[in-house]
Amino acid sequence: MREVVQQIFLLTGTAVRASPGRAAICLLEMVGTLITVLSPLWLKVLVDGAVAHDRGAIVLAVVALMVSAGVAFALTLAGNHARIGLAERAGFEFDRQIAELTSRIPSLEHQERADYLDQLEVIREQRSALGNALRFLLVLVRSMLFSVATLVVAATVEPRLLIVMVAGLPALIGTRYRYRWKSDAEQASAARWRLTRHLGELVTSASAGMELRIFNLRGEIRSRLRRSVDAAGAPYVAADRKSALLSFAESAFFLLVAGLVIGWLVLDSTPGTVALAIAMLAGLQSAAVQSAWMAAHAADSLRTAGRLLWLRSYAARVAREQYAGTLRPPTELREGIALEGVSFRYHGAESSSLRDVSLVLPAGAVVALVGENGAGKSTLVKLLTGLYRPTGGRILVDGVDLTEFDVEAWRSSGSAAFQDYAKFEFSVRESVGVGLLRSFDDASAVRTALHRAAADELEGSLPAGLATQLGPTWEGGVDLSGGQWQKVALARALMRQEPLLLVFDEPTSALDAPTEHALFERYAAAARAGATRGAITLLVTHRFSTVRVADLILVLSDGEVAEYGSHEELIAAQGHYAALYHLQAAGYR
Ligand SMILES: Nc1ncnc2c1ncn2[C@@H]1O[C@H](COP(=O)(O)OP(=O)(O)OP(=O)(O)O)[C@@H](O)[C@H]1O
Repeated sequence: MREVVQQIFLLTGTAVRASPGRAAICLLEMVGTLITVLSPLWLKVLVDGAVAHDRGAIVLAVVALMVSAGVAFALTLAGNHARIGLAERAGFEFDRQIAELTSRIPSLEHQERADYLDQLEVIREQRSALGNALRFLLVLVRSMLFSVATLVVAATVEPRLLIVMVAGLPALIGTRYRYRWKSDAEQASAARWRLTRHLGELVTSASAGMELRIFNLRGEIRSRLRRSVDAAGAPYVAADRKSALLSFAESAFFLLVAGLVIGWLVLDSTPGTVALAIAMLAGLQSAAVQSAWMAAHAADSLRTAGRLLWLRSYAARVAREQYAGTLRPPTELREGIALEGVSFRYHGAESSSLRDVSLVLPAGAVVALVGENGAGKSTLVKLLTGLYRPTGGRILVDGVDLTEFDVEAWRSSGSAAFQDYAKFEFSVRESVGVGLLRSFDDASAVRTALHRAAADELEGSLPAGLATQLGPTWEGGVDLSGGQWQKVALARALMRQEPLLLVFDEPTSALDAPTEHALFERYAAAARAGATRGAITLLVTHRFSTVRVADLILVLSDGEVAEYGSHEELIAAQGHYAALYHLQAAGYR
């Protein structure tokens, strides 16, 4: 119950904040249209007046009926307009909240964990229910108030009409079942909708388009898409079918009881009372249908609000439990970064991706991180950049636990470039400039970063230089080659001139080996020149020609440290590294 109250507060509070004026008009409409509750009473006065030839009663009843219909009509018109505007504004506000909450969470877990992704998928799918929530709730309350008021009016005239209340009970009880069926269907469909969206992106995206054509996969993906849509819709169809059957049974019961009550009234009541009973029952019936509809929609909104509240509390929990640090990171490193028994296991994974890793990345060092695919290199990078917290052990920066630092400040003090870089489809200047927001618009800083990424020629090769829009789907936009996109991402990372921890997680895989080697040699030289601040450079690469530029080489194997030392030491040790090095060297000969 507490949760439902919180959900209602979230929905109504957000809608009222999004557009207070429109929310007030909607409320006025709801209260105003309640005057139509009295219509059956005026009808009774009219019929009894006509039977008794009472002209005064007839005029009074006709005027009252016209006034209440006119007021209700005017309010409904104003309300319709306000509701559409309110739904739009509240919808934007919820979209903003969802985007902000998702992007504010410092960890990556919610974007990689299947069950969290399913929750986010349902929120995304159902978010239109959030914008319309106030409308659903208001109409639901109005229909219920209308039903209660109708019964009160009727009871004052003819107590036997209260028996009709009994007829509404099954519908009330059925609402619980309908809610549960729909909620289960949403949960069961979430992963299937995600798959559908993924397949939809495959058939529409240009990058997948090449392989779909080369491998003649378009028919296969289309038929998977059809199956996936059917599978995703199936739980909803089943839930709707059960709900429809239940509604049919409820309506049949209502009509049966209502028919019996009217039959009883016909035996011993005035024509006016019978007219009142029929009008009231018709009103009740339509209020019941409307209530059922609105209850279903309001339930959708409440469930989605519940998921949004879950996202809020998840974000707060992550911030509280994993990212509560407030310390400013040091401006220079004296000792370096020490890993003490660091382990990490992804949620739901059968084994750990890192196991008991203990070593020191000394201040001022250039460290290369090598290992086979799946050895745990990127996972280690995620831990060092604070994207995940170790599930065991700790990471110390000059003796201070990494979790003690304010995570945003820690990330601002470093920089990173990844193999799976983001393609910011902005102008070239912005796409690079976002690496350092305060120099976002500084063309000369962007040119320096491009120079450091060995991409000086890029500006001259583009139609509008740094102002060129990236992304061929935008007006005047151009696409870049894989290597050029990587250089833009690299330049972005190099906007920060003196990062304390500079991570290159295979950001140059699209470049040829000599270019990568030359680049890293340059960074290593720059890092050594600036080593007075103790900055650490971490290079993740599969190319052993690049590895040689590092002071220290860390070899990971199946999540564990296999070897750690200088190139000369590891060659002399004749171990894993030496074997891989000689193998690649032989390949280049
Ligand atoms: N988000 C994730 N959820 C579950 N398991 C993951 C996730 N990311 C990586 N793993 C698993 O963790 C292990 C280490 O992966 P990681 O990406 O760190 O390897 P890597 O050394 O960087 O590999 P590569 O050289 O191919 O980039 C792998 O077994 C991988 O399947």
